[in-house]
Amino acid sequence: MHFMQSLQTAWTRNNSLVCVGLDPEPAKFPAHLKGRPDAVFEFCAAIVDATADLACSFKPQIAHFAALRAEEALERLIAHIHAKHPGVPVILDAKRGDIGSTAQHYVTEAFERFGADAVTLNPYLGRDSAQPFLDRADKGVILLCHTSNPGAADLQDLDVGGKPLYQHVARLIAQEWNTHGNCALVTGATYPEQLAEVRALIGDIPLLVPGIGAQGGDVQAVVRNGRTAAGAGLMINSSRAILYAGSGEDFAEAARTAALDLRDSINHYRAS
Ligand SMILES: O=c1ccn([C@@H]2O[C@H](COP(=O)(O)O)[C@@H](O)[C@H]2O)c(=O)[nH]1
Repeated sequence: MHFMQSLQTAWTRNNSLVCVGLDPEPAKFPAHLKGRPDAVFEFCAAIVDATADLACSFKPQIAHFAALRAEEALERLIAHIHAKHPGVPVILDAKRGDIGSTAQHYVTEAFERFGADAVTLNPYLGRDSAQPFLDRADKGVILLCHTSNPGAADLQDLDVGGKPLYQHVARLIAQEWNTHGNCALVTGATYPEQLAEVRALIGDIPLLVPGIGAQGGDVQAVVRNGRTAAGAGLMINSSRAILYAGSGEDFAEAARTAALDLRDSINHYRAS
């Protein structure tokens, strides 16, 4: 199924705008998993199985796996999600961006090697760097627009012809790059005013919103400023606050409770 169809289905079926982030950090794993040879896969698969019915998507961050030489575990994890929880799309958070010939290899990496349904991209190199991804109409292309980190304003808020750069990015992608309807944008939860500005510029294009939980973003402001008229259009990501909600043998149950609380909180504000 195409990414956008899977996302739409998962939003509805699971009544959820929660994107569960998969950022393994072995130092934070529960004691019974530490030192096990396949701990990264076992930890992440347990989180996935405990939260799949509460999520609209999963978002593994590739650096968390690559730094551990655990790319093979990531391949198996994504295959596990597709096999056990079909219909919940997987976003590979890789923030790729390079000249076209190299970008083609990143396409193969994300969609053939890892089997992801969508990938995050940095649009800074321009249209030709994104084109090999945009051409994959069946896959989601999620471009950084206004990120959640403290330094986001250094470049993204620069005045370019009377408008901040991130607004040019939003307009360009919505009006010119999204010819196959497979684009989404990243807008951080920690900048709710910019989130509202982006939503006003892009219509119903989905937004991936990191920055809830560990980074302190406000759920109510995100939902109020980012939802579409239909009350959806958001993939609100939480990684550490779900993954490490517990530290004992019941870590997956604790993660489920954290994901459930976030889903219910989001839905409370969706309805109001
Ligand atoms: O602007 C951005 C873009 C991506 N991220 C990624 O999202 C998660 C956030 O993790 P938390 O533990 O929920 O803070 C992480 O993988 C980042 O690399 C982001 O935070 N901001």
